[in-house]
Amino acid sequence: MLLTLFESHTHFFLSMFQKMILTKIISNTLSLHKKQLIEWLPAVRYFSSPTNPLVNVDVNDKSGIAVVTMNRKPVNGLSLELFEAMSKALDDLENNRIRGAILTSSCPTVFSAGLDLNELYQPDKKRFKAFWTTFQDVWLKLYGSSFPTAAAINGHAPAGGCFLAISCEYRVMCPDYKIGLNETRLGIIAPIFLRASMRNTVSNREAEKALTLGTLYSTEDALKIGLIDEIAIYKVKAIERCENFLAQFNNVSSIARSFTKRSLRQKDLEELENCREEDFNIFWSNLIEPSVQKQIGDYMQSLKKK
Ligand SMILES: CCCCCCCCCCC/C=C/C(=O)SCCNC(=O)CCNC(=O)[C@H](O)C(C)(C)COP(=O)(O)OP(=O)(O)OC[C@H]1O[C@@H](n2cnc3c(N)ncnc32)[C@H](O)[C@@H]1OP(=O)(O)O
Repeated sequence: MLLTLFESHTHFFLSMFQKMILTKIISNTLSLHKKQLIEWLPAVRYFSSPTNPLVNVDVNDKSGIAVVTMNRKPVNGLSLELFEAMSKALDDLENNRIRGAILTSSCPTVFSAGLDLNELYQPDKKRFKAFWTTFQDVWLKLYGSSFPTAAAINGHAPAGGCFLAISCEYRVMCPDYKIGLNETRLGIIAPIFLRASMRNTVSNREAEKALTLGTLYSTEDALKIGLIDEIAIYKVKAIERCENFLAQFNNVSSIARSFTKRSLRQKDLEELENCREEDFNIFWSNLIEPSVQKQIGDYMQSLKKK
């Protein structure tokens, strides 16, 4: 932009040749000092976010790492309001140049039970559209974040819960819980962005098996297929391991790291960005199928009876 401004303002006064020389000098100076300039910008611009009861953000002043805690009891069902709070928290983190984020849950035995089934059952189109669009936003912001991310999975993480975890770059899970993408077992088809996160985490073959069978893995089995990276006995330990993972980036140029991450994930992000409306339409038309509604209704009943 600087160069464009410079070029437009000097248009009348300088010869083509003079302009070329000056443009080259400015461009060289800028690229030489880009790294220093960016590292000179206040590296610590951490914030205490206005508390949202659904998503608590706690930034450590020293490390610059934010712990983002989902807090929608009893099971962190992903409702429109929870997605809105997450979307806002991710914007705040992005704007405040934090050094990393750890996603976790305040529910003692559940990371997240996935999409709130009340959003899927007998849905109102206007609300569902807002819900789905915010769901897409959260994925685009989390999967495409410029800062590194990790999930401290301190409880069960079925479906949308697993989706949040695999949108992060690293996962530490506590023992004796279940994680996986069980959508097909509910008669619903995993959306493209969820499939992308899964393929980015486990091998293509494991992703295909996991998604088509709708398998929920134990913590130990999840480690075997690479769905998680480590096991930690308690939540506090899981957060500690995530911090250790994020601390490794202290010795890596943040620009080089975030550009590399972005370029590796770019194709997946663009795939959704280019078809958000179509993605909504496909899900909406399938969701309102009477057979799908019946399946979701029966499933909700079975959870309540339990
Ligand atoms: C063909 C295309 C169709 C398009 C459809 C669009 C959708 C696309 C899909 C996108 C991908 C994501 C999908 C999802 O996330 S669907 C949600 C799937 N979630 C699950 O299957 C998990 C269900 N829950 C459980 O298995 C257990 O609750 C859990 C293991 C998480 C915890 O067990 P626990 O014993 O601790 O707790 P309870 O089961 O007693 O539950 C406590 C209360 O919470 C209610 N509950 C649980 N899960 C949900 C949920 N997902 N949504 C809403 N409510 C939930 C449960 O009923 C209990 O309520 P009560 O206290 O009132 O009994």
